[in-house]
Amino acid sequence: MKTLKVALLGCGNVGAQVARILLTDAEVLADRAGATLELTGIAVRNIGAKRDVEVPADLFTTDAEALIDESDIVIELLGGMEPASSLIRRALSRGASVITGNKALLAAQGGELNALAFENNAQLRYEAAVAGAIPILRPIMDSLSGDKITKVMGIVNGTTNFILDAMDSTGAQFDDVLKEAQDLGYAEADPTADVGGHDAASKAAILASLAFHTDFAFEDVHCEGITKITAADVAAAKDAGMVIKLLAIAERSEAGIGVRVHPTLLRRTHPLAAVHGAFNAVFVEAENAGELMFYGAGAGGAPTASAVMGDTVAVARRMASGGPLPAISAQQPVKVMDFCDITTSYWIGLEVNDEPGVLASIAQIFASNGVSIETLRQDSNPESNAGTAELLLVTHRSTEKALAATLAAVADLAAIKEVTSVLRVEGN
Ligand SMILES: NC(=O)C1=CN([C@@H]2O[C@H](COP(=O)(O)OP(=O)(O)OC[C@H]3O[C@@H](n4cnc5c(N)ncnc54)[C@H](O)[C@@H]3O)[C@@H](O)[C@H]2O)C=CC1
Ligand SMILES: N[C@@H](CC=O)C(=O)O
Ligand code: NA
Repeated sequence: MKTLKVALLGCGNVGAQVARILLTDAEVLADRAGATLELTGIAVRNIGAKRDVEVPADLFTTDAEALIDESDIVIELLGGMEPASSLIRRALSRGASVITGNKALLAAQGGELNALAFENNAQLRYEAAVAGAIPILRPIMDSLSGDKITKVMGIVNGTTNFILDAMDSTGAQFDDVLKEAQDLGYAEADPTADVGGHDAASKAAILASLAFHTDFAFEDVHCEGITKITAADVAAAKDAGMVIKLLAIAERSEAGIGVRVHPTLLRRTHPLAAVHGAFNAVFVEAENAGELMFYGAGAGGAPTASAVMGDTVAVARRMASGGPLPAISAQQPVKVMDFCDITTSYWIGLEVNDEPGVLASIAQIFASNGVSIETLRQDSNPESNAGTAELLLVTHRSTEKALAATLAAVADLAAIKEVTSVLRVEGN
């Protein structure tokens, strides 16, 4: 049986689990791949550091370049731009195949890296980069290649789902839950990538590129994180039978393709509302397949290592059997939609003076901007805030542009004390 030399770069949350699987499941992997996968070395920063798994000490090296130069397959699990980008380029340029979970790098340089792999008859795979263990990229690239995808919408960041879910179910404070997500190995090295929505935006760019056969970059994604979501927002949503989730949405319409990440209100009956903890789920809508949903562990060392190993076996199978690389589908030019043309429903909270005519003036502004109100609820405030009331409006679908004009005019009304929240609503 052929032996393929495997270099592992990084031995953190995911890398350590990949090392464990390569070492303990070697026989099974060889059967599946049709080749022996020999872990020849693990590039780390500090050889003596304490690890989560037991690995023979002689596998560790600080010389990643030398390791790559002796390898057939390189698994990059360092994270970040550099040296990950240079090391992946080095491997691909010498014809070695690369598996990575580095969504930030792929969202910045995916087009170039895919082209480099193709030029060198090498394979580049990254199932782990989006929604951890969930098989989502291969189904989009292979299983749905005979269909036309119209929308991809999902929970693709485990850390923020873990935080929002805990805030919803236990009323927990944001900071305490973030610390727990970090301890469990879900969060990025710098967790602002999670809570700021950037990790989800990188994944959205990768999903949109594959779903729409084009090349979306991180900058093409409108991105809002969850840092402004308060316990009061979560409680108000709960009171209205809804839940707040950070969604990544890529949608094709006549105006182009819009890709966005933002906190979104969902009715509790929506399937994505039932995604708890660090789990992820992705909805795909295609012209012929209709609606599909993919669900599972989106973060964590072992689940993510499962996706890495799936790619490794797939890459090794082709290396063992030979044969040309499958052609990549032609990249389509794409019109990226301006965010102001995106259409969705909105939930708007207003604190107003409780006096005659206020509702009429608000309704007049919504009507003159073409934004139709679906539901309206008014609650008088307690005595401590006497003379004021809380209004909660949910609109029918309208554009961001129309909504922004409406809100600007509403905020100017003398009777409006504060616009307390504006959230987008999906799944009506
Ligand atoms: N943790 C998770 O749930 C998931 C992680 N990923 C991605 O997988 C990759 C790895 O993630 P984690 O294992 O969680 O990160 P981590 O921070 O736990 O591990 C990265 C390891 O690489 C090492 N490293 C960094 N730069 C190095 C260098 N120049 N030379 C040698 N070692 C270096 C670090 O010391 C650390 O041990 C990242 O790209 C991440 O975005 C993808 C999906 C899920
Ligand atoms: N930090 C990420 C890890 C997986 O991609 C997350 O929380 O989902
Ligand atoms: Na995945």
